[in-house]
Amino acid sequence: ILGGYEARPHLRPYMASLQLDGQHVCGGFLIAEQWVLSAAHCTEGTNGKLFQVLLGAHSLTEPEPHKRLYRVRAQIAHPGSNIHNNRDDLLLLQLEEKAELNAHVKVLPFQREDRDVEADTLCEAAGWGTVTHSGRRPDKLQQVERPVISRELCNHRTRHDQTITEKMMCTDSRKKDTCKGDSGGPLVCNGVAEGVVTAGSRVCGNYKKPAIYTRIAPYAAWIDGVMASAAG
Ligand SMILES: CC(C)CC(=O)Nc1cccc(-c2cccc(CN)c2)c1
Repeated sequence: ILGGYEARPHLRPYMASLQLDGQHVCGGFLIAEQWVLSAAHCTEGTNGKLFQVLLGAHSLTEPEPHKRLYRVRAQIAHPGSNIHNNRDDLLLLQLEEKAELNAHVKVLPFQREDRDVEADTLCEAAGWGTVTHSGRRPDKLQQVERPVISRELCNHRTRHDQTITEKMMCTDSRKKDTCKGDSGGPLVCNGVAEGVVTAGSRVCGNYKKPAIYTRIAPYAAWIDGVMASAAG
């Protein structure tokens, strides 16, 4: 997160850190006791290795009560996702077992009504992604508040030039922005997850390249279907 600040510990008990060999790679969030939603592009370069999912954390390194690393039973990328564009950039992770829910580990509801969030709505993104242009990684969860911008503005020739589909949304990226390692985290508007951070043009903090999110509502049926079909 660029231009943000340290989150109040455990005020976002749905936040997940997707890790490989103890290293934070991407964000994610708990959508059900045994399911985390993240971004498919986070699997880039992992050549099929499964993530481990850290729940209940504020610091990535310090011991904290209720902080726990879960193994992943299955990772399901949306069939339409690919590395060439940001389309269908969703990843479902089934945990090896149901997460133990408590004050520090909670499910975040996602939007099921397929209607655009109004431009200028203030939403929040959080993550352990880089906090400087030079790529410094934080130990503690960061957050930033960003206004939604219209798809029309986001699709302008000087911005993302007609690549933003009706299954994506954008927020202003002037100075304050999501960045590398924040992918997969939720965009929370009025307490509901409306989007999932995607990498877009992989630049951060440049107002000409607004932040892009996969809208969740259009994928509610896919998410429900995967969770139902894998139910133990
Ligand atoms: C395997 C993945 C971690 C590879 C990857 O995502 N790289 C990467 C590099 C630079 C910026 C970003 C990035 C992410 C989220 C939002 C934004 C822009 N708001 C940029 C993402």
